[in-house]
Amino acid sequence: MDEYGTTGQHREAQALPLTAAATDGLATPGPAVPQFSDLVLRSMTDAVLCTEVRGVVTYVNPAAAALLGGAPDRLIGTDVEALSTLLTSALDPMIHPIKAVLATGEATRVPPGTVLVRADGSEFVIEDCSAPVLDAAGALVGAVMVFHDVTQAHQTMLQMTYQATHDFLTDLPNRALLDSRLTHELAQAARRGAGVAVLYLDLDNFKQVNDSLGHRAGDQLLESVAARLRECVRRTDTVSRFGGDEFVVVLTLADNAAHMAGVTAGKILSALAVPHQVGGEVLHTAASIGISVSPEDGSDAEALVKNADTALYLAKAAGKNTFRFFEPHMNVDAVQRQQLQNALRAALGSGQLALHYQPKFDLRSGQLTGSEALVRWHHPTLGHVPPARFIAIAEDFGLIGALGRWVREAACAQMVAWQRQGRAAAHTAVNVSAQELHQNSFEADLLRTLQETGVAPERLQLEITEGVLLRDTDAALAKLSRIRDMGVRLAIDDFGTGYSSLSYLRRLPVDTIKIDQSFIRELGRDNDIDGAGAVIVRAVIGMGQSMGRRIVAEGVEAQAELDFLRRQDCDEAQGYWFSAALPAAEFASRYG
Ligand SMILES: Nc1nc2c(ncn2[C@@H]2O[C@@H]3COP(=O)(O)O[C@H]4[C@@H](O)[C@H](n5cnc6c(=O)[nH]c(N)nc65)O[C@@H]4COP(=O)(O)O[C@H]3[C@H]2O)c(=O)[nH]1
Repeated sequence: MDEYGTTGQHREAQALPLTAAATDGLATPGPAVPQFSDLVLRSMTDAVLCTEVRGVVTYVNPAAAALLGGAPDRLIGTDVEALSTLLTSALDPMIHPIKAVLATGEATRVPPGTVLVRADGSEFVIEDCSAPVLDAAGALVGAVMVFHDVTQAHQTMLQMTYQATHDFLTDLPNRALLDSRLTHELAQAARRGAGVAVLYLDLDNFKQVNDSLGHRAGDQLLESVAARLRECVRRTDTVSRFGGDEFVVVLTLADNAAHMAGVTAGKILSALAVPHQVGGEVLHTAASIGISVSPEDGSDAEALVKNADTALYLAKAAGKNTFRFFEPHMNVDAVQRQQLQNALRAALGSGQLALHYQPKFDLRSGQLTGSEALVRWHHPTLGHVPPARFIAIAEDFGLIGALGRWVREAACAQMVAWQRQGRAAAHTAVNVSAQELHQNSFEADLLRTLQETGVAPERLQLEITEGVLLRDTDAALAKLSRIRDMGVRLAIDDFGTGYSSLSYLRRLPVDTIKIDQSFIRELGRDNDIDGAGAVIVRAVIGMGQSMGRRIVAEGVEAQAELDFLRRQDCDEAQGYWFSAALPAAEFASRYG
């Protein structure tokens, strides 16, 4: 026997016809050819191992000896199973391929990821094909195994698979892996009669963190959220990140699935409410969660995720920092919202939008002081869509920036047109939504509109709802001060609904306070001067004027309301009593 175990016994085995392992000279007996085969076998990087019919090793080439970790003479004559164990990719023991070939007489290949554990315990991932060896009469006399080490390639493949299925920032499974795990969980749960819950979570103030503190802080907040989510669920549940500030959690629940999903959602909201340490700062965050539960809300991954997303929208609409379960009627709403969003996107560039102007009057002189521009959308098939509906859609779907810009440009262009027609240079007020004001580009956009249209800044007024100002106070105040410094006038809209304190009001760089129309409504037609509405209206007028602000009452509908406001020395008013908002041409012909 030489160093590689090429004994006479082996030469005998080589001389046997091989049906599947090779087609070279090994199959052909003759003195010159085995020598050539031997040369080939010795120089091959593939490992080759032959056994006789019971599985005792009769030949190993140098590559096989190296891979199995032993001198060939120690390997020859040993049962093949004593040299190594083979495990599946899940690391379960599997039948040795040589033994499988000898049992069935059929050639075989091991599945990808098969691990070969050699006698000293070291492991390799191998690719292998094994085939029977037959004698001239076709009888099974042994088996041959050709295999090689693919550990490196396998690890690269595993790494690539990991990267393709995990979020790089939080290391959580991504959408693709969540889909596949959810599909798997649903199949398992259906067999056991268990439920699967999908929790779709979205942070309520993430954009503000990103905008005000930068992306690095945003990333750290997401990492902190991911860690808290992991702590709230069992190891068998899946927490995934869908991108941005959206996370999806899959819970497998034995019984009372909906109840348990609600309990977990509550736990998550409490965990996320604990302040996060981000860089040197303490950040507060809250989340909204939509929940769907199988089988009631869907039996496949796509339906459950979609329905949880729909419920999430409802949770956000309910005031955020809360959770909502999916209900079938929600779908109709979601579809309508989606359609409206598409239609609004198209409307922005197609002339379906218009501004109507509601006049405002000085209550002492009766003179027109200006107008409030209110956006109108007439859709060819949907008809008139109320602004309260489509502005919320624009905010939710990221269209509010474009819509607000359009409104300001149209209002400024109209002021220029009226001025050219020789009309009085009254001011025009436009509404600014919370989200617009928080956008980084807001100030630059505003300045550009003023410069491009040539409108004097003092003629434009921005109406900002009180609630918007209360949130994110310092940043909002600084931004408003800069806008005020440009010369643009500012008004607090819907005043009285946001619980502003007096000292806060004093800090606000606004010229005008608009009393919310709900208080005007409460004045009552009977002019109850001691009613709640009257008390508030009197207080706002007195307080506002003492701070040098101009007070405008909105939503005046009745003579009695107007009389009361005049008696309280309110500065200005607008409302249906004077006129509803009118198309530009009509406004000009009435008040020009
Ligand atoms: N009951 C009653 N209502 C009166 C009376 N006088 C005026 N109104 C209505 O009250 C709303 C006043 O506007 P808002 O408080 O800023 O409330 C506005 C504002 O928050 C928003 N909005 C309208 N246009 C725009 C816009 O261009 N941009 C933004 N961001 N929001 C807008 O939509 C809301 C609703 O707008 P509209 O439907 O046009 O409704 C307008 C107006 O038509 C009255 O005497 N009685």
